[in-house]
This record gives sequence, C-alpha cells and structure tokens, in this order.
Amino acid sequence: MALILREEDAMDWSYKGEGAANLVLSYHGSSPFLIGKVLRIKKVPTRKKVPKSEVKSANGGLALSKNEQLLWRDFKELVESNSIELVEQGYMMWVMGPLLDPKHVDGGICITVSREFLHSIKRSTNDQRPTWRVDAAEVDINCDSALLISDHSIFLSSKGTLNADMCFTVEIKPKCGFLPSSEFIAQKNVIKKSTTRFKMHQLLKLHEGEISQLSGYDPLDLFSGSKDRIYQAITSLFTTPGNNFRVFQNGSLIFGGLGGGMDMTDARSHEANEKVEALLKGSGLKLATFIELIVEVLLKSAVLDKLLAAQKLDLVDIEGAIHLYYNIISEPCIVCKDVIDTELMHQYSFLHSLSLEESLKIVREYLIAATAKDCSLMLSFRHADVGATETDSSSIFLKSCGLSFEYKVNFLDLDLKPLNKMVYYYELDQKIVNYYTNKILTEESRGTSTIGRAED
Ligand SMILES: O=P(O)(O)O[C@@H]1[C@@H](OP(=O)(O)O)[C@H](OP(=O)(O)O)[C@H](O)[C@H](OP(=O)(O)O)[C@H]1OP(=O)(O)O
Ligand SMILES: Nc1ncnc2c1ncn2[C@@H]1O[C@H](COP(=O)(O)OP(=O)(O)OP(=O)(O)O)[C@@H](O)[C@H]1O
Ligand SMILES: [Zn+2]
Repeated sequence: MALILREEDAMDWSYKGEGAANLVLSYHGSSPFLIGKVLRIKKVPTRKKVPKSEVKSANGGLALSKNEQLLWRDFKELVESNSIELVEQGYMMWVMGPLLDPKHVDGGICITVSREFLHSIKRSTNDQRPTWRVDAAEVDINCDSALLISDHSIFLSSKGTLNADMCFTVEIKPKCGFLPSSEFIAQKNVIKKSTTRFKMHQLLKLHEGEISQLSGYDPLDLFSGSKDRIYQAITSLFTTPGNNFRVFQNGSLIFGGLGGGMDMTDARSHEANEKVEALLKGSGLKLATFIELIVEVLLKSAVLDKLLAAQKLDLVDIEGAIHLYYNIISEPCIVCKDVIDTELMHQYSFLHSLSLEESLKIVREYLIAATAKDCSLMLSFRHADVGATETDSSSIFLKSCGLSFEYKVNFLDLDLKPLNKMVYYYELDQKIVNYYTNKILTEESRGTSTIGRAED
C-alpha cells in the first residue's frame, strides 16, 4: 500500500535543516520503514527574488516547461514526470548519478503528503527555523509529494534500527572548484580567470549584509588533489564555516549554522572548535586527526574529482551560455542588444549561428555544472570495530592514530536548476565581477587593500 503522510503523522517529524529551496525533517517515530529517514519538502519563496521553476500550466500536467522538455528530451523519465519531486528524483538518478557515481547519490523515493500534514509541519517548524529563512520562503502547502531519503548523518544497524555507537558527520558545500578559461569572457571581466567566483561573491555578500565576515575557505585548495591543500581547506572551513561547513554528532548539529546559516563569527567558531574537540575526545580523536580523516576519505573516495569534472561541463561560462539560451527560447538576446565592441559582437554572432542541437547541448551541460557547483557532500564516520558494517560504507585505517574507521560519502542537493534561471545567472555573474573589480580599483587607488584579509 502506498505511503501517505497525514496530519497525525506530523508529530513524528522534526526540523533537521534547510537550504534555499527545501525544508528537511528527521523521523522520530516507530515505523520501521521510516526509521533513519529524512523528508525533504519543497518551499516557495515568500517574495519573488529569483525565478521559480518554470510554469506548470499549459504543459499537459507535466512538471517541466515546453523549453525544458526540449532541453531534457533524452531523459524520458524527466520529461514525462508530472510533479517537480519526480523530476528531481529522476534528475538525481539519471543525470547526476552516472556522472558522480550512483554509489554516492541517493534519489530517495517520492511519497504523498496531505495538505494538513504540510500545514502542521509549517506550524511546528516555524520557531526552529532561522528568521531570515522564514522571511525568504515557506513550506509549499500546495505540494502533493515530498522526497523520502536516507538520513546520511547516521548509521543504521544491520537490523535497520538506529545505531547507538558514536558517529560524526561533516557536511561540505564545496562550490565552484576551478577558474573559467572561456574565450567568451569579456576582457573587462578577465579577473574571473584568476580569482575564484567564491572569493568574489564573498565580497558582494559582505557588502549586501548577507555575511558579516569573509570566508577564508578557498575551493581551489579543496579540489587541488593535494593532501596539504585539502587539509588547509578543511582547517579554513573550521575557522570560517559560513554556509559551507557543518559537523553533526549522531545526526545532531554540533558545529556550523542551522538552516544553511550564513554566519558564524570567529569568536563563536573558536568556541565551537573547542566544543567539537571536547566531543571528539570520547572517540579518541583530536581535531587535527579528525581533519586528517576527512582529507583521507576525500582522497580515497575520489568524489571531488568526479564533482570537479561535472562542474567543468560549464565550458563556455555564463558569458557564452546566455546567448545559447536565447537561441533555445527563440527570443532576441538581451546581451547582444547592448554590445558595441565589434570583436565581441563577432564572437557572440558565432554563438547565435550555432544549431539548436548544439545550443541545447551547451545549455544542458551548463545547468548540470550549476547543480554540481551548488551541491553538498556528507561524510560520516564511526569506529570500524563497532560491529557489522553498512552495505554502502567502506573502511579506512588512519596511520597517525592507529585507528580504523567505517565511512560513507553521499551527495546532497543535486537538484535540477530551472532553465529560466539563465538570465538571473548572467545578471548575478556581472554584479559579482563588477563589484569586485570596482572594489579592487578603488582600494588600489587609495593604496589600501582589505580584500582577502580573511585568507591572510
Ligand atoms: O548562485 P550561488 O552560487 O550564490 O548559489 C546559490 C546558493 O548560495 P550560496 O552562494 O551557496 O550561499 C543558495 O544557497 P543559500 O540560500 O545561500 O544557502 C542556493 O543553494 C541556491 O540554489 P537554489 O536557489 O536553492 O536552487 C544557489 O543558486 P544556484 O546558483 O546554485 O542556482
Ligand atoms: N539525506 C540527508 N541526510 C541528512 N541530512 C540531510 C539530508 N538531506 C538534507 N539534509 C540536511 O538538510 C539541509 C538542507 O538540505 P538541502 O541542501 O537538500 O536543501 P536545499 O534547499 O536544496 O539547499 P540549497 O540552499 O543548496 O538549495 C542540508 O544542508 C543537510 O544539513
Ligand atoms: Zn547574444
């Protein structure tokens, strides 16, 4: 019999976390099927900041817009889905899974949720959600379904019950790990080829009050493949976690911001570091050894190599892809309308002369890369000597402390990005690079440079 969550089931679910688009709940009831699961429910923006997924009307009840159906036509499962949850599940399984290794991708299952269940969840979670997240978006009570996924921050026993042994999980949102080299990047934006998008975006976020401190984390370190640089990246994430890093103990958050919290000042993260250190003691680990364990697992599992390859499907950068978007929607290109530079115009004309087939391929890969630049990784560990290992986990021996660990690695948030977000991507990209360039020029002319201080 199909599972339906009704109003009376809401009390078994509690707030676990959230991002911009989804609210995640963990299960505390007694149903053997639901133990060890989280429920991922869609939210709707309370005010329209970025485009929602394209309109569902006029598509014969299908979840993708006409243009998206064209874009994803090779993936029948996506095109024929009639709910956005099914599209997202299909996208994780059929598009992202093969690129990132299905072993690390959990598509979950789609289950029916009643409107009363969603109303009840909306009421019961409001107090626990960060205020800025409540102001930005709310549970979408018009959804009929939600995704049921394994809780990747815990281990289950071989009988499928919760395991009482201590386990730790780190969640990393790596963001874009390479510098673009596209020939379509305008000369005025050439800084994009030598400064990470993450670093430039931090400055804009600080300016707009989204964060109160620059992050010292450098995605190029994390993706470098070098043990020392990955170690440095994780150390920086411990110092300035922002919304890029969290630690859980037995599924409960012990370090980092709840709900994708952007902020955590140095002082608080210092206190939190000590708290993590104290909690780790019980497992015989020091913070430095814990970081070493994270590094070893990242290297051994090779997940970052696969993630980087998926991110690099963005070959032409948004400055190239935006023109192909207009080829697909068959509308006049808003970028070309303002170009006066003849050489640039020549390059853009070339893009507009590409066939629909070529345009679809490039935009499709751009959107896949966008997913890969925004997803997160969950790495969970426990001592290997505690009993039967889970089927999807592996083990690692850490020489420096002489201990063996069981670990598992999972990708989170491999959502499909809507096609109509392309214009927003272009505008945000230009805003980030313009702000950064102007800031550098101003500081250079004053002879003062504060940029990059967090990294010093
Ligand atoms: O554009 P970015 O790089 O700021 O990424 C957005 C994220 O911001 P971040 O910089 O990681 O704090 C943003 O995260 P936050 O809300 O800032 O935690 C979302 O992940 C957003 O994706 P979506 O709207 O949920 O599909 C992300 O949008 P996409 O660009 O991935 O579509
Ligand atoms: N399968 C899972 N197991 C354990 N925790 C999870 C799981 N899925 C999500 N979470 C927790 O819930 C949080 C929000 O989930 P998720 O990243 O999927 O939301 P989102 O709205 O799609 O994010 P974004 O802002 O990147 O779009 C995660 O940061 C993580 O802490
Ligand atoms: Zn154009």
